[in-house]
Amino acid sequence: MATTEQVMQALRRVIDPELGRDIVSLGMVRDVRVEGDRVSLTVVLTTPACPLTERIEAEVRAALQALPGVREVDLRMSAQVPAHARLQGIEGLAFKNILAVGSGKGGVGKSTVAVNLAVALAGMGAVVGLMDADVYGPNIPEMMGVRRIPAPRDNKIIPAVAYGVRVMSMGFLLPPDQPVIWRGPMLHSAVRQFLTDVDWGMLDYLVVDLPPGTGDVAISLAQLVPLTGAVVVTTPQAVSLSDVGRAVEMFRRLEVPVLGVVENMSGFVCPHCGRETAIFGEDGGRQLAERMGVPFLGRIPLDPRVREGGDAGRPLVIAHPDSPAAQAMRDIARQIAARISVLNLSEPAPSGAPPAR
Ligand SMILES: Nc1ncnc2c1ncn2[C@@H]1O[C@H](COP(=O)(O)OP(=O)(O)OP(=O)(O)O)[C@@H](O)[C@H]1O
Repeated sequence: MATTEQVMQALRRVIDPELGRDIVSLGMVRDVRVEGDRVSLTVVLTTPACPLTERIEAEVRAALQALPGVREVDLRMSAQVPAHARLQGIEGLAFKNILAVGSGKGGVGKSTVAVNLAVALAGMGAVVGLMDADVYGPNIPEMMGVRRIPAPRDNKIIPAVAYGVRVMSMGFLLPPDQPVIWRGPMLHSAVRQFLTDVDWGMLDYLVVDLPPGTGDVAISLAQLVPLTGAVVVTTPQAVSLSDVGRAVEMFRRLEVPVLGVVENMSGFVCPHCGRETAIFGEDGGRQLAERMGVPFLGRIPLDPRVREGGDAGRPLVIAHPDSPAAQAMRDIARQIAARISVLNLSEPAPSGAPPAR
C-alpha cells in the first residue's frame, strides 16, 4: 500500500504548465486518502475555465497509477478562483476579479465579446457578473434578452440574471430611446453606484463592458477599483488597429494589465462553398499584439449568426455553441481565465488597497 507521503511526492511531479509550478506547492491537492489499493483526492484548479483541466487530470492519474500498490484512483476535479490581491479586503466589494473589455473605436464587437465571454465563463461553472458601463449605448440588456431588473431590496439594486450571469446596465434605469448627456462627475458617480450599490454577491469575475475609445468611464473605473486586467477588441483592418494601440496605451497608463487583444470579424466562411475570405484583412490583430508586446488571445470569425443572436437576446455560445465563432469565444474565455490565475498567483498582496471612492 502506498503512503500519503508517496502520493504527495508523486504529485509534486505534476506541473501546472500555465503557472509553471507543481500542483502540490500550489496548494491544489486536497483530501488525499489512501485505503488499500485505492487513492482518493481532490484537485482544486484556479478556474473552472482552465484550458488544461484534461491534461492535468490525465497527468495526476498517470502519476498515481505508476505508484506500486495503487490500482484505483478516485479523482475529483474542482476549482476555486483566486482573488486579485489588490481587490481583497475592500469593504463592500465582493469581486475576486474585475475584467474590463475595451476597444479603440465603436462597432468592432466589444459588447458581443463581453457578453459571450461572461456567458461562456458562467457556463464553465464560474460565478460571473456583467456590468454594462457603455453608458452612451447600453445594449447589453438586449443582447442578454433581459428587459428589467427586480425591485430593489435593502436599498440595493438587484441585478437581472440571464444565462447564469448577473447583469446590470444603465439601460435598465434610463427611459428607452432618450439620449443622456453625461458629464464627467455624473459618469464617475454612475460607475461608483454600479460597483457599490448593486447587490452582485460574491463574484469570481465581474466583466465590464466599457464604452468604445479612451474616455472617462475607463478612467473612473480604474480610479475606483483595482482592475485585474483588460481585454482589447479590434477588427483586423488598419484603422481599427491604430485605435487599439491607443486603447492598449490607455490601460498601461492606468496601470491596468492588458490580458490581450481579441481580433473579431476576422474572416468570413462562405456557408455555400466553405471558403474563407479575409474581408477586413488578415492577422492584423496578432501582428499588432506582437508589436505592442501584449498577448494575442485569438480570432473570432465573421458569422451572421452572431448578429442574429445578439438581436434576439441569445448570445452565440448559447444559440450555436458548436459554431466556429462560439468555439473561438470559449477558447478566448479559457485563455483569459488562465491569464488571470497566473497574474493573481504571481502578484504578492500589497499592504493596503484603496477603497472605492
Ligand atoms: N463576429 C461577428 N460576426 C458577425 N457580426 C458580429 C460579430 N461581432 C459583432 N457583430 C455584430 O456587429 C455589431 C456591433 O457589435 P457590438 O455592438 O458588439 O460592437 P461594439 O464594439 O460593442 O459597438 P459599440 O461599443 O459602438 O456599441 C452588432 O450587430 C453585432 O451583432
